[in-house]
Formats: sequence, structure tokens, C-alpha cells
Amino acid sequence: MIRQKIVAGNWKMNGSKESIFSLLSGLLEMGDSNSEVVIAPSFPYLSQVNALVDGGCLVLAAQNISDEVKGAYTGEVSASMLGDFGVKYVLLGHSERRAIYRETDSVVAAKVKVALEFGLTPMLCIGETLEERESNQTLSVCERQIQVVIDAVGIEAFENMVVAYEPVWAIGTGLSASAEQAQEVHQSIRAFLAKSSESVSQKVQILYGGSVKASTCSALFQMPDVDGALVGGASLDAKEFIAIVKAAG
Ligand SMILES: O=C(CO)COP(=O)(O)O
Repeated sequence: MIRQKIVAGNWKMNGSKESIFSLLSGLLEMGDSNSEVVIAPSFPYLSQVNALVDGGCLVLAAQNISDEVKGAYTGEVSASMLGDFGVKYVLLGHSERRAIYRETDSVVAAKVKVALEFGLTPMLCIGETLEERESNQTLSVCERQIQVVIDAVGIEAFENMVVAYEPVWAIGTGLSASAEQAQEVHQSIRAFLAKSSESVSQKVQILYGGSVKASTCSALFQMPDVDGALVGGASLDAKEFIAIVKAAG
């Protein structure tokens, strides 16, 4: 099964009107790519970015949504609001949300459900901490994080989702998983999904995230179960991000 690669830039809580304008100007030089190229700015900039990329080669993602649909939830942003700004994807279950904002597996699953209801494509982030890896719990953690979502939305919903394997120990540390380590986990994630549906497991794109850099990503993209990358720090530099997109082919 040929799966299109996705290269997504998670800008996290970075940027200003000015810096985003110049980053985007650089990115818009990229031209066509065989991969789908996605960028995830913070909420206030979605409108600005949507206007600049409209109809172009960049696809918009948001970094979070509320698990509620609408109403008295001060400070929250709903899935339907994001649809108004041309957002296609939403990052859910990022380890920073799980660890810093105490999002549990069930909150993540509730957000996935709302995202799907409103036509957004969840990028479900999963991954183990260093402690969990060292105690051989990598797969059990990833499987638990996925199973909760399968229980909430069903396996067929994964046809409209992307999974991002982001080992927590590799995020922002400069310590990327090796291509072989990533492949091993991606293959196991696909095998786990196959237990519920072989055909869905073959379709789901599984991205790797964690210190992805232009200089090291080529080996990663050669791996049969690595369908792209979710890039943090390196996505804030247009040249570096474009080099990663080119390496994905
Ligand atoms: O968290 C990440 C993407 O969501 C990865 O971040 P870094 O690429 O900065 O390690």
C-alpha cells in the first residue's frame, strides 16, 4: 500500500505577526511536493496564515481543540471554529498537553471524537517517556493510548486520522530516535491496529516526531512504516523545513 507522506510543522507557542509573515514567505517558495505539507500555528495566527496560504501547497493544522462543542467554556476553542479558518488537521494528545496540562487518555479520546464530528482530521500523538522505554513499556504505552481512542470512536474512524509517534525523550532534546528504532515502533503500532482492522492499519499514515532535522531525516523516510514527520523546532526555520519536505520526496 502506497501512503502519501505528510510533513507537518508544529510551531508550538512561537511566533509573532512579523516572524510568521517572514517564515511563511520562505515556505511559500517551496513549490510543489509529493508530500502533504502541513503547518500548525497558534490559534491567533490561523486567520493570517489561512489568508496567505489559501489555495497554495500548505495545509493548516491547529494545535488543540476543546472537548466540548460550544457554550460556557471560557478560554476554549471549538472544532467548528477551526473549520471557519480552513483548518484540516488538529494535533491531539501531544505529550506537552498530556504532561503539562494533564490531559488524560479519555480527554484525548473525547477531543478526537469532537474533531471527527466536525470534519477535522486528528493527528493523534502517542509515545513513551524515557522511563517507560527503559522499563520496556514502549509498546504497551502506545497501545494503551491508541486503544482508548479505538474504544471511543471505533477502528474505522482511523481511516480519517493520522497517528504521530513522538517518543517523549526525543522531543526538543536533540536526541532523535534512530530510523531503526522508529521503524520498529511504527511497525508494531500498525500491527496493533491490524488486530482491529487489517485494511485500516494499511491506510493509516504514521508520522515520526522528536528532534527531526534535515541532516538526519533521510534515513527515517526510507523506513517502510514511517509515513512522514511531525517537526517541532526545525519547522520554525523555512530552509530547514523545506529541506525536510524535500527529503520526504
Ligand atoms: O513535539 C514535536 C512535534 O510535535 C517535536 O518537537 P522537536 O522537533 O522540537 O523535538
